[in-house]
Amino acid sequence: MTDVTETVFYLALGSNQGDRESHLERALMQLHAAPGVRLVKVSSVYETAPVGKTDQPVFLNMAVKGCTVLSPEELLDETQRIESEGGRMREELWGPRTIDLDILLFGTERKATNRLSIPHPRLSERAFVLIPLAEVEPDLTIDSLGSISELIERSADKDSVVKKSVLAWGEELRGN
Ligand SMILES: Nc1ncnc2c1ncn2[C@@H]1O[C@H](COP(=O)(O)OP(=O)(O)OP(=O)(O)O)[C@@H](O)[C@H]1O
Ligand SMILES: Nc1nc2c(c(=O)[nH]1)N=C(CO)CN2
Repeated sequence: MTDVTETVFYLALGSNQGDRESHLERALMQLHAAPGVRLVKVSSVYETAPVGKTDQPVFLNMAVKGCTVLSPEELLDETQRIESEGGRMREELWGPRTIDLDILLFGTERKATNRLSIPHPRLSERAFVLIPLAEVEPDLTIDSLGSISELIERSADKDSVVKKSVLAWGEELRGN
């Protein structure tokens, strides 16, 4: 039997256009169905005020933990395919989107190429990413950046991240 090593990864998901919960749910199902990818744990859904470009609708955000035999670039191929199939248009930096999937962490990988930076460059400053991530991995420490609870404490948007709901689809993965 071939020994296939899996790597743990964490993704952030966001939506602020159309039926936001359906976009998140569909993306989760597609991720779970992607060859070589399995989801291990999903967070609740949080309603969050837009950061960066503030004159746009409020977001729903969540985070997932998964395992994969894919490389980081192959995982990005999958997340970008899911974004395209979810009707995502790449129109405006930080602008509204039906579905956005960002790779936050991928094992111990550190890289910064034109196509992919890991850890995600803005991970440590965004409460809309950190608070859902802390729900799936409360004891996470992000290299030199610090513990996830310290990062949340320092983040400017922590008071505008409000737990809203739990997706029916992810329920069975929540207690893992
Ligand atoms: N860790 C990563 N996860 C996802 N995309 C990444 C990552 N690192 C670099 N990218 C690149 O970033 C590009 C732009 O991504 P995207 O349009 O989702 O940005 P954004 O969501 O508007 O902004 P932000 O990156 O601040 O969340 C993608 O085409 C992708 O190649
Ligand atoms: N609250 C919130 N703000 C954002 C988000 C997001 O997902 N949630 N995504 C952005 C670009 O990735 C820019 N600003």
